[in-house]
Amino acid sequence: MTDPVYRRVVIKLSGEYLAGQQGFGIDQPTLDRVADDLIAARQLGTEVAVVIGGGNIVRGVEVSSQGVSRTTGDTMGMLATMMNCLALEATIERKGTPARTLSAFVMPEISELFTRTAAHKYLAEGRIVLLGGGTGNPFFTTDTTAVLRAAEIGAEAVLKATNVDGVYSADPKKDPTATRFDRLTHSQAIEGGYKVMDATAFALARETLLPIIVFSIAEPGSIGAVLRGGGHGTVVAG
Ligand SMILES: Nc1ncnc2c1ncn2[C@@H]1O[C@H](COP(=O)(O)OP(=O)(O)OP(=O)(O)O)[C@@H](O)[C@H]1O
Ligand SMILES: O=c1ccn([C@@H]2O[C@H](COP(=O)(O)O)[C@@H](O)[C@H]2O)c(=O)[nH]1
Repeated sequence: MTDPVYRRVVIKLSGEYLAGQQGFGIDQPTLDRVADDLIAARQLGTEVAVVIGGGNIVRGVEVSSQGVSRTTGDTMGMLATMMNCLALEATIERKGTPARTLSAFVMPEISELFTRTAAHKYLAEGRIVLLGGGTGNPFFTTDTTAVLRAAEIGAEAVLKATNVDGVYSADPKKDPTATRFDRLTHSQAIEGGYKVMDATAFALARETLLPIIVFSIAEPGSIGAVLRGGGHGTVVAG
């Protein structure tokens, strides 16, 4: 089997995907399948940290349009990512692989606070480390969180495991004529305004020289394929 090309990565896992066919919340069979992929990826030898989105439960912008403030909505969204982390942690551990959730918020009864030291310690122990609570600040996204945490913990790449198999010239779910890019620079991704990730995430990745690989999580084994330097997706890099 080919060795992995990365020593340490942050995987941005789509929250939305975890809802499965039910469209909301956590579909346990979907979570089980994703957990299997993450465990197989860890077994390749790469240190794996995971940031999960919250789109299967709450997005701040959406709830704030219905009557709560944006900051409250965003806080709800960040707490939603914690719920996803706890569900994934329990699922990974049930399968016999150690995991650990670290939170951006102080919530000692539930999770240890994220620090670089704690993340390094648990990664070195071979655990899959789940990073919950976003950045801990409103007005950001978990895409930006993934890039931020990757820079903080010295990861070599951000793997965006999502509902689409790369960055397209337009949203492929809305425009059937959209074409997929194999490769883009960070600047091209920002200037193109491609909504698969927010511009803040691309800008921070450009500044911190972090490659981002956008690919579909729907394909079993896709994480491992990307870790071995292959797979089907878009590479956003220098
Ligand atoms: N130019 C584009 N190329 C690819 N996907 C795009 C583009 N523009 C918009 N999208 C949409 O972006 C979505 C993926 O990003 P989004 O942040 O919505 O999901 P996610 O990160 O997977 O979910 P979550 O926020 O729950 O983690 C795709 O489902 C796709 O429809
Ligand atoms: O740093 C952050 C990260 C996230 N949020 C809020 O959480 C939701 C869910 O995250 P997604 O990236 O959209 O999946 C997001 O919509 C924000 O409301 C945040 O405020 N700060």
